[in-house]
Amino acid sequence: MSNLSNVQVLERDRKAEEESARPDRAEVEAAVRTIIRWAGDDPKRDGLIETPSRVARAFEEFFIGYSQNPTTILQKTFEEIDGYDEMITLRAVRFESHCEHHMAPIVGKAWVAYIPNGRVVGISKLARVVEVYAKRLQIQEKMTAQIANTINEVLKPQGVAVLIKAQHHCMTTRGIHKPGTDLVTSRMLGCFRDNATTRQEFLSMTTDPE
Ligand SMILES: Nc1nc2c(ncn2[C@@H]2O[C@H](COP(=O)(O)OP(=O)(O)OP(=O)(O)O)[C@@H](O)[C@H]2O)c(=O)[nH]1
Ligand SMILES: [Zn+2]
Repeated sequence: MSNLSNVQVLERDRKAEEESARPDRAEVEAAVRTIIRWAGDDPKRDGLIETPSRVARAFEEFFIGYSQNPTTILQKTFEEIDGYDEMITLRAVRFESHCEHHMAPIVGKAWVAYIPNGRVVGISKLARVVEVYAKRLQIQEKMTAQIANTINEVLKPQGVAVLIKAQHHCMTTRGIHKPGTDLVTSRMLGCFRDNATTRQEFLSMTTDPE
C-alpha cells in the first residue's frame, strides 16, 4: 500500500503522463499553423509569421501551473503565533484560468480561509496555490476543490473554506452569450463543514474588499 496523499497521487500521475506524452515546441507551432490555415488564413503572410511562436509563449504562461507543485509552496510555516486560532481569510484573489472544455478564459476571484492548528503559512502562499491551479485547464468545481484539499492536506488546519466567483468566457463571448453571469462554487472542510456559525462567518466575508 502506498502512503501518498490524494494530492501527491494526482501530481505523480500527472508528471508521468506529461513526461511520456509532452510534444516539443516545433510540434506546437505546427499545430498553430494548422489552426490558422483551418480558420481560413495564410500562416506565411507577414502579420502571421511570428504568431505560432507567440501563441506557444502565451500558452506556456497560461499553463505554467503544470510545472509547479502546490504542496511545495505550503511547506514553510510559522509557529510563533501565541495561540492564534481564529479564522484567516484572504479575500478576492483575482485569477485567470482556462476552461478545459473550450480552452476559453475563466476570470474570477477566490476567497481562501482556514482556521490554523498551531501554525500558519505566509499569506502570499495561499494566493500562489490559487495561481498554480488556475494556470492549468480547469473546471471551476475541480479548481475550488483542489485549492481546499491541498491546504487541508498540507497544513492540517482545523478547517478550510474556498469560494470562487468567476466569469466563463465560453458562456459570455460564445455559445449561449450571457455576459454578466458568474459561477459561484465553494468547498468547506473540517469546522467550516461541521459548524454552521463558522461557515456563516466565512460567507459574510465573501464580498469584495473596499
Ligand atoms: N460544471 C462546469 N461546466 C463548465 C465550466 N466551464 C464551462 N462549463 C460548461 O461545460 C459545458 C460543455 O458542454 P458541451 O455541450 O460539451 O459543449 P458545447 O456544445 O460547446 O456547449 P455550449 O457551451 O452550451 O455551447 C458547457 O455547458 C459549459 O458552459 C465549469 O467550470 N464547470
Ligand atoms: Zn468552456
